[in-house]
Amino acid sequence: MNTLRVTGGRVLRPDGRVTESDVLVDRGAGTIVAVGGETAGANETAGVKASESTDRTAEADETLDADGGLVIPGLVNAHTHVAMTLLRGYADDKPLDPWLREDIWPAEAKLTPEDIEVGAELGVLEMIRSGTTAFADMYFAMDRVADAVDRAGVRARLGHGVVTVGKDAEDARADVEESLEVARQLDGAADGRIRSAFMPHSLTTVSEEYLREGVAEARETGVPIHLHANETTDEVDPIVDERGERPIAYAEDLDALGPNDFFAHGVHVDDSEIDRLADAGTAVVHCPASNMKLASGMAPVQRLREAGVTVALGTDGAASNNDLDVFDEMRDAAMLGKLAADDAAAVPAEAVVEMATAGGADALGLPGGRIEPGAAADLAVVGLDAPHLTPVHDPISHLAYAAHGSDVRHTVCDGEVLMRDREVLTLDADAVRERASAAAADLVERVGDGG
Ligand SMILES: CSC[C@H]1O[C@@H](n2cnc3c(O)ncnc32)[C@H](O)[C@@H]1O
Ligand SMILES: [Zn+2]
Repeated sequence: MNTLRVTGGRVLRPDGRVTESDVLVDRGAGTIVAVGGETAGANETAGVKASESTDRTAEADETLDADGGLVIPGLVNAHTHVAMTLLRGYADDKPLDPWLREDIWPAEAKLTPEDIEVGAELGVLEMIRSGTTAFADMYFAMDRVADAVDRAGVRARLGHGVVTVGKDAEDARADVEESLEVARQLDGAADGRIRSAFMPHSLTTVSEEYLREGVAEARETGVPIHLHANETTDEVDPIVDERGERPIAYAEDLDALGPNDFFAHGVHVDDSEIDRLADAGTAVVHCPASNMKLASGMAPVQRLREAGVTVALGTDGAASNNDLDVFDEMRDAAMLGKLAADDAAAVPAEAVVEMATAGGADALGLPGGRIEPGAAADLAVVGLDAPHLTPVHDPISHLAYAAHGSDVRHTVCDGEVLMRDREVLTLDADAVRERASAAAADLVERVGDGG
């Protein structure tokens, strides 16, 4: 077996315990074979003895020093538009609708597939540097996003975002078909690290006939559905006015509310909708920074979790956040969750850490999210020796309230070291930054020219 040993750290276990353990990884299989003395049954027959995993001096093909650090599951960014890094800081301080219509959509109309690939590389670079190993992405030119994911070594669930409003029937149908075709083409790419989904933008930007057709085909194809739902009252009210039912009931009526589906935002959901989501097993991706910046509202995260809904965390795009650091999302989710519930005990540190790890992996239906024998070897090592993390009364508190993405020392996905001692090994960080700056400058010029 070709092994990687993460040595000398404390490990965040799925039950919330923190133990002083080494983590032994099978690099070929991309899985964790042992955590301290604990091995998966199958791994013992594959030749991993308990002594091999507990002996901190035992040889491994590669080692990662986690001394003084905390080994955590790789973080999951469960909703983003990764290439929007090119539009970071391009348009701020507006609510969703005018922001999209006046600024973002006109700029996106000028994006080339090359721009999207460069923007995706920049976003993935930022995510690896902040300990994120998996993400969900809704955008255009998804083959280019997939190329960036493949090269960088992370995992992703990818889909082409469909918008049909304002399009004639031919263009609208072509957009739906493209989303389904992209889902079929990309599922299983990058040695299985890429999975796909059918991704209508929202229940208001895709009209009913196309939603019905697309969802039915997605069900036949067996890919999940991901869309923006209940983000603003401007989006909820027209559905209620026109249909006499709330958006989540409409989604159910469309057969778009299934156990593998995951909806972004879920800000303006009432109790009946929370119950529907819980009964259906549909996950909600909470995007607190985007919701605050666009003044969309406060999602009822505590109530969603109490009802049994799987809640994950997402940054949304870098133009409404304005970074892709899931540590920020953990802190924002905890803070905003307390405000929304008017209760300082609501959405505690353990909850947001769970949402950013196991909750994210479960919502996306991707491996990872837990450090345990048999699980995917997706992990990050967070240094705990910085002044802002001293003293360490409770490492989980630090993850939620004090740590930043820049505290991540190493990042591993699928058993491959993607970042060692803050050097990203799979991407050339300087070249990516240069290409992205140039592409963003050209884009802004094209938008200004109208050309
Ligand atoms: C059709 S591809 C995805 C589409 O979504 C836009 N977008 C970015 N952030 C948000 C948001 O918070 N709500 C709704 N839509 C958003 C993005 O710019 C793309 O056009
Ligand atoms: Zn979004």
